[in-house]
Amino acid sequence: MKYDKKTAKAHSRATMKGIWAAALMPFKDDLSVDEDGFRRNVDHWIGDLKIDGFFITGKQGEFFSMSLDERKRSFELAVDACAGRAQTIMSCSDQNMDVVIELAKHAEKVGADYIVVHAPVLHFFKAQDETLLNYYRTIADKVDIGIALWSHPDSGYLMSPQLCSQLADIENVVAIKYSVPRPMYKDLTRLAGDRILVSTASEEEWLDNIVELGWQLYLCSSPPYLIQTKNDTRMRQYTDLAFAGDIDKARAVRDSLDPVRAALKDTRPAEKPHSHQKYWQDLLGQTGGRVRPPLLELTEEEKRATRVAFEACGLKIAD
Ligand SMILES: N[C@@H](CC=O)C(=O)O
Repeated sequence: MKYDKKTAKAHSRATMKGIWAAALMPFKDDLSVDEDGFRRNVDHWIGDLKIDGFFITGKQGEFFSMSLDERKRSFELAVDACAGRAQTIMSCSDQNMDVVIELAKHAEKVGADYIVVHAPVLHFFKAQDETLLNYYRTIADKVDIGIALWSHPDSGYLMSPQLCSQLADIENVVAIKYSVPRPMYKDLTRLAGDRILVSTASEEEWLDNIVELGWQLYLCSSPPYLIQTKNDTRMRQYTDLAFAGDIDKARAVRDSLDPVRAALKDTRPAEKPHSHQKYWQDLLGQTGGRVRPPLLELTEEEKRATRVAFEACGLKIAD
């Protein structure tokens, strides 16, 4: 690690910037991890798309269908593939806190930049805040690496801005992906923006969050590599324009991506986000690959509809 526990917050503020994407994990036909495909994707994502950092083996990366050994191996693979050209944030989320801690220690050992720990599913509705404070404090106590929180509806509840502000006091809690309605993340930015980097999932809101909330970091999911190509880096462009203060131009570039967003959204079966995104990757020339059961693959008809929308969406593929 390039920092210690005491300097984790300062280090993250100085270096955790720009566009971070959540890597999908490609699986081969026999459902083993496609390490070569993953490396090719990472090379393209960094070299051509200039993505600044990656979530590894999180929800997008299908952590829930990977063994502990595979998850550990994926951290090593990601550090090696990024080779210092982009930063890594390893997903250590699990319902079992011992597993979270074991993964966190492994991430630290193999040279990850940060870890993310999702808010867990709680099987009761009493003293939730106290439980979550205890949960994150216990994990943070065991490692020095900077921790990002992720609160999102899958947990069955959303952490309140007041709770997140308390969690922001933990020495090595450095960031949060706060997948909540805008008023909530605006509140948290006001309450704790000096102690924690606040971000949210929505790509549509990213530009406004730079301009209106002064955000420096976008903890995204897959859009950075699904709505951009080597010859069409409009997301990177509008981000850089906004950081440079050229807001009108940034808005025009952002809005020009609306047909691409619509093509992706309108063809995605609600129950098949992973296989749909992986098929879109295949269309882009990246390595998408299979999903692991119980996730569902696209039908031939769903693929056809996606292909038609992809070809008409205006994303520039060739030189
Ligand atoms: N979208 C990410 C968010 C982080 O934890 C993921 O795929 O897990």
